[in-house]
Amino acid sequence: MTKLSVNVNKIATLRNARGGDVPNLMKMSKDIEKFGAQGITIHPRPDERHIRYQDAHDLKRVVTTELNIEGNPIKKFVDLVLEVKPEQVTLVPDAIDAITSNAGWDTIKNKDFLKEVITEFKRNNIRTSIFVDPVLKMIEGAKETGTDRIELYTEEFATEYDKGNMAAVKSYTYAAVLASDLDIGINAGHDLSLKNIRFFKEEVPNLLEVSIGHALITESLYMGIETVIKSYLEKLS
Ligand SMILES: CC(=O)[C@@H](O)[C@H](O)COP(=O)(O)O
Ligand SMILES: NCC(=O)COP(=O)(O)O
Repeated sequence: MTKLSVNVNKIATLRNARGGDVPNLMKMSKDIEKFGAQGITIHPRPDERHIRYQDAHDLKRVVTTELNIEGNPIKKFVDLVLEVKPEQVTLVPDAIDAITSNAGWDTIKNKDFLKEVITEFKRNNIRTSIFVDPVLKMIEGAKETGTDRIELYTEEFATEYDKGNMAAVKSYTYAAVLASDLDIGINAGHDLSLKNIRFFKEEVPNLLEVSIGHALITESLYMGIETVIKSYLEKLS
């Protein structure tokens, strides 16, 4: 079985737009778990434009499945994760001003750095995952860092799938086979959606977890908007 961890960044984006507490991130995260999701993912960025560092502390108190915190392991982030102690940390090499994550780690160039950070998280009983492109030498490099898992960066797959290029999944299949041979657990995420998730799951062996946010929240708007408009019309009639 592949677990679904819902990324709630976009719920925080909506909340922050008005400066108040609507929608309430804690309530929505608890409801998301109640509806069956097996994890909650957050990606606090240094400017706190969506998830705030305080949200990580608050979520740790309410999440009963697994909390996965993603981010670039700058000191502020490492300190936060060590304080909160989520079940999983996912290291992502994103630039401070990145709109969203846009690359996987070069696990060869960053081997010593990753090894050091991963050792510290594992010493604190936090499972580690590192964001990587589906490139075999990067998977081999990941093994050298001692990480428990990798998260395959799926944006390219999603873009190509939309164009009808199904073969784009092949590099992910090969990466997953190699990771399994090396005894590394496999997660995946970025731009996965209701359109592409079944195919990806069928083609990529031993997929332990997917984290999905942007598409899932957008799909929720579409799949829920009819009910909400009808409720308004009923109250206004
Ligand atoms: C690590 C990753 O793949 C990202 O998708 C990220 O978690 C999303 O971050 P934003 O919500 O800031 O785009
Ligand atoms: N790790 C990927 C993630 O949490 C969500 O990415 P996206 O679905 O918002 O693209």
